[in-house]
Amino acid sequence: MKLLITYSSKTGNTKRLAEGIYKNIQLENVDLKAISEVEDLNAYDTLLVGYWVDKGGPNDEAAEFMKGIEGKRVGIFATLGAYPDSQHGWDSLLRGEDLVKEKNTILGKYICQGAVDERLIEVFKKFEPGNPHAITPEKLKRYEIAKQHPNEADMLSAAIMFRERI
Ligand SMILES: Cc1cc2nc3c(=O)[nH]c(=O)nc-3n(C[C@H](O)[C@H](O)[C@H](O)COP(=O)(O)O)c2cc1C
Repeated sequence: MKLLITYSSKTGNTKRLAEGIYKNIQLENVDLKAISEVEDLNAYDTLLVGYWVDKGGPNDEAAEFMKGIEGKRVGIFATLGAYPDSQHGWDSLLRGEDLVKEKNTILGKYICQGAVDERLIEVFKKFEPGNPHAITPEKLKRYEIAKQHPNEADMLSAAIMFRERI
């Protein structure tokens, strides 16, 4: 077994989750690389692929990469601003799984929150009340909670789940 943990990350959350999985998975023959650094998948039979949720699914770089994976054992991990146990969280993971499930064996999937870019929150604050993107007290609370993730517990949970299935 040779494992590649690879990820796409805009503001660092998914990168930190990937690094945490790498640190905690306690397996041999594991490489960690950003998707942009991956040149050849032939050396690997197992992949853990991470993305950040953009518009309810994998970000573009990760989606392109995932569409090209064939004949591997694949685990999926992701970070998002919404709550991971929401319908949106679940749908965001399923949209990632859909990109790889036909041509690969799915090992499992994991999603947790990640701090939302402050610049995006500032944009949301400019929307008028009633606009679907407008800020509400509930959303501000969710962004505050998101700031605490991914944390050590998230990283450990993901690593243990994948380790058991690899
Ligand atoms: C342009 C943009 C679009 C986003 N879209 C969503 C979304 O559709 N759903 C969601 O839950 N979070 C969304 N988020 C929040 C990110 O998925 C979240 O903060 C994630 O942890 C960022 O990961 P990164 O630091 O690895 O880039 C969005 C963030 C940005 C900047």
